[in-house]
Amino acid sequence: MPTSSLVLILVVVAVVLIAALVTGVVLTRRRRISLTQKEEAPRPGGYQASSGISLTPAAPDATEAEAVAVAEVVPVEHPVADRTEVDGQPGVGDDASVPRDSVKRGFVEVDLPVEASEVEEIEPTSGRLERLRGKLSKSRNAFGTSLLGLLGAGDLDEDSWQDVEDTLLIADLGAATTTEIVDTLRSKLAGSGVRTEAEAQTLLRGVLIDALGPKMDRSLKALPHAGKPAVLLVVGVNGVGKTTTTGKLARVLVADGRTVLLGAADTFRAAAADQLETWGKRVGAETVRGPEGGDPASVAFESVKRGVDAGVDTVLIDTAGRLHTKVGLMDELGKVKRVVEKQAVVDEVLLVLDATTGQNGLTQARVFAEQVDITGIVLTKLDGTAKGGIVFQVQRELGVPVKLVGLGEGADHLAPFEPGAFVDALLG
Ligand SMILES: Nc1nc2c(ncn2[C@@H]2O[C@H](COP(=O)(O)OP(=O)(O)OP(=O)(O)O)[C@@H](O)[C@H]2O)c(=O)[nH]1
Repeated sequence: MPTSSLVLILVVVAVVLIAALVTGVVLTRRRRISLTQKEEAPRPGGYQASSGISLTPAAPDATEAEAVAVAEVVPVEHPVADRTEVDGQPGVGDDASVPRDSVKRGFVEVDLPVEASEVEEIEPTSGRLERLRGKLSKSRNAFGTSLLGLLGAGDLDEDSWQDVEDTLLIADLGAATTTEIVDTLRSKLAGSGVRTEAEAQTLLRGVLIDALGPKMDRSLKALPHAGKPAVLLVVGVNGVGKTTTTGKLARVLVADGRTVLLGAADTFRAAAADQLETWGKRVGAETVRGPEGGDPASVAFESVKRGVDAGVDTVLIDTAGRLHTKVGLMDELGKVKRVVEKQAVVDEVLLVLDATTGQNGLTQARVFAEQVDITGIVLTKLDGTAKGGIVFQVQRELGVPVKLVGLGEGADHLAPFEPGAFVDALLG
């Protein structure tokens, strides 16, 4: 082989070797792990999941907080004697047994989750009166059907007008409302040419709705304000349906996304507190109760205090069923209200009346109205009576709107009172 060829081969081999050496050095540098400290983002109070859900721990009490804080700052000592290595350097398996840089985790007591209560599904509140209109069938038969029959017959003689009047009185509309409605009907029918039942229905519908004060404010003042819960007192005599109404009302509020606390201020009947507590459990609401025979005002006070502390939206207080003849008990209702007012505004005093008791219910209403400012009426058991006309009379007597009606024993058989829907149910 000529010398020039040998030199050329040696040069090529040298170039290849140099190239391989340079590439090796570069790759080794690139693969080296960078051990610079990663800048930690400031940590918020709790763990931030990437989805943006903030999972914060419940605030521990003072002792637990101190224990956790101490556990986190005291470095763990690992005496040389305990170490698997002898020269202060890491040994095989050392990290696996006692991580050198870890902090010792203390024992922290945590609350066990509260036993899951079976919170029920609640029927939507809108359109309830329409859905429950069948429950007013007794009143419809006695009131709507016969009235429409009379008016649709055409020109009415005096006897027919007397029948219209009797029908209204039997349905419990009361003398004053009956006279007013008959007078209005007579003047509107005169010369109006009403000949059919459908025409009579349209006319009657308008007159009845007008008599129900459609412009009255029937909203329930049950939302929190000024950082405090709304407070509602539920009052009425024994057995009218106060506890049931309070329970049904809690469901209405919970269905609307509100948090509710129930106060069992009916300390005269032990079963009333149990009954209320059961209603509460069904919607996941707490019930504050006192000893049997205890001071109702004190339970009411505690309920509102607890409601304020717990930050609930609404406190519903079920008061004792008291007889209006027992003056002492009526005084106590005033005391309940005054005591509650030391902590929060009483937003509503709802008087519960049993629609089946007729004139007696009205007498009760007058006595209650004298004692406390009633802001709304709940007329219960309208499903069990043909005397739905009591709604007209009660409102007229007290000048207070009927805000809710009870239409059955079912948990969701409480409907907002709407004059139009109510009249349609009576006439439809
Ligand atoms: N049919 C029907 N029954 C109702 C209605 N509201 C309540 N009731 C029933 O009336 C009865 C008495 O109801 P309660 O809620 O215990 O009455 P209360 O006023 O709290 O009675 P006290 O605690 O004794 O003062 C119960 O059987 C209820 O189921 C309603 O709208 N319709």
